[in-house]
Amino acid sequence: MKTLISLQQVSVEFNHRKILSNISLSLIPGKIITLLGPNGAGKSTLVKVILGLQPASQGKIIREPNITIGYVPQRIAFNPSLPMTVNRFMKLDKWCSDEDIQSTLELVNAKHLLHHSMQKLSGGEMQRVLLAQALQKKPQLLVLDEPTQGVDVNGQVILYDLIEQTRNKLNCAVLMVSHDLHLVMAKTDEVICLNQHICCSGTPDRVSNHPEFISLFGSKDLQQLALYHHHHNHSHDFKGRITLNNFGKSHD
Ligand SMILES: Nc1ncnc2c1ncn2[C@@H]1O[C@H](COP(=O)(O)OP(=O)(O)OP(=O)(O)O)[C@@H](O)[C@H]1O
Repeated sequence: MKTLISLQQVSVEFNHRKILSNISLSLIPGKIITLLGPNGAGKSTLVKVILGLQPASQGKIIREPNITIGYVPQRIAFNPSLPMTVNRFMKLDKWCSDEDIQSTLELVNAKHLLHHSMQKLSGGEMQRVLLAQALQKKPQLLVLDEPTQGVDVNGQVILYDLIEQTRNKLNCAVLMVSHDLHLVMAKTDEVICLNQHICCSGTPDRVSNHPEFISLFGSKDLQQLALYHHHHNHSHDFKGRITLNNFGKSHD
């Protein structure tokens, strides 16, 4: 199967501080990958590298030429003094016919929001419209950075269902950053646990049986996952270098 984007041993440094180290991954049509990791783990930086917005300090990035990428940001701020309807927002990126817009909004159950003001949408409605906008250009790769921020649990289930349906319909590759582990596990093909480097990765089954993963999530209330602390057999010093504790082997 063709790989849309592949990262080979990619590292990123800011001011001589390593933020990402030795990251290798492949984005493949039809496959959903979820990035998990604590605050500051480098998830957004990795997304920027994949989107081509952040150059790597080391390593290799191979992209299929001219791939179409749809991006759903965590949130988007609208100037309250410049009212904008969903219809106008959908036309910002690329001209589309009214029929196209309506059918894309229908895909995410948001057709009824067409003439609503962007500023007045609820969290869940906003995320569905952002998803619709990203889908407008029929992306080969859909990247979502915490797509369920500010969305209640029912809305989260609906959004993850929509993302899965979109993958099934477009056969696009999907990369999401998420903290909603319990919901995401059922909807993802591969989980990558990131903390500057890849701590563990694989199918949800494999990762959920991984000792590091169990020590991370097993004893915690799943509702508290957004606040989780990452426990490892190693630590990171202030420059992001890995230091071993008693039992650890380096994953660098
Ligand atoms: N342009 C930059 N210059 C310097 N440091 C940066 C820059 N961008 C990010 N960082 C640092 O890199 C580290 C990783 O940031 P990043 O936003 O990628 O983490 P994250 O996993 O997405 O975090 P969160 O879950 O809190 O959103 C942080 O310590 C951040 O301060």
